[in-house]
Amino acid sequence: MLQGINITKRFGGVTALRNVSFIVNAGELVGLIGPNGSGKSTLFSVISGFHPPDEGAVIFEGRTITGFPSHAVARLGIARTFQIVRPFTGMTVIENVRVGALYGRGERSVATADRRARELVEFVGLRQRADVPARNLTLAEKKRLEIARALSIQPRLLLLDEVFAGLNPAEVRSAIDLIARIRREFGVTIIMVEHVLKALMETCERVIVLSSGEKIAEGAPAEIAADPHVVSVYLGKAYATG
Ligand SMILES: Nc1ncnc2c1ncn2[C@@H]1O[C@H](COP(=O)(O)OP(=O)(O)OP(=O)(O)O)[C@@H](O)[C@H]1O
Repeated sequence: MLQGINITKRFGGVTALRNVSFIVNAGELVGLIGPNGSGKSTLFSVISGFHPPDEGAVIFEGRTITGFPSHAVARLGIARTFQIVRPFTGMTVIENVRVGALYGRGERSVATADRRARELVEFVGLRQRADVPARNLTLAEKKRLEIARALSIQPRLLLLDEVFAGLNPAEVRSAIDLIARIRREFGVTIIMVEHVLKALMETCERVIVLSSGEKIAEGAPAEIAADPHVVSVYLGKAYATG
């Protein structure tokens, strides 16, 4: 479904990604991990068209989308959430999701977009909060809103950036359940960046590890957890600090 070929991205003197190649198959849930600053968010930005790569290519469902602007990538069916959630804070929950439904691949009529937005708000568990301004939501609720907004464009590929960060254990558990329901009911392929490794390891089928902008490992969670290189650059420290 998605292929990255030799992707390099520089910001001034910083090489955020160096020659990164990967494949994601339809229906997979792939985790993307690595220390702070290893290039995970940058890779999401390159895939979703927020930053064109300096070198390399992104291929989505057989089409080269390298350098496409983010709205074009969204229309093709790739949605992303952001590590720092960014709803329209003055708009209510339902209004935020309706914008995505109108803007995305599908709905052209306001009535259909509204129906779709209400279904999604219900799906992510925010029905009671539908008419609350986004700025008044808790962090866990904002993350759910972010997911509903991403789903509102009817993506086939969903990029989730740290949806567990800052949540308490009960909220993480319920976010894991939500992701499982998203896969079941929407059949979307998911790539997720995560520092909450325990949750990631039990959710993903395959994990890609970045370190200093390079892909250093890739495999099943158990293989990754046992990889000495990964443990030395990341896992030892991450597990030690929880
Ligand atoms: N817009 C930007 N302008 C300049 N430098 C950037 C920009 N975005 C990222 N970088 C740099 O690129 C490198 C990779 O950053 P990135 O945010 O992709 O890492 P990350 O793995 O997502 O980190 P974290 O786990 O802390 O979110 C870092 O050195 C960062 O400072």
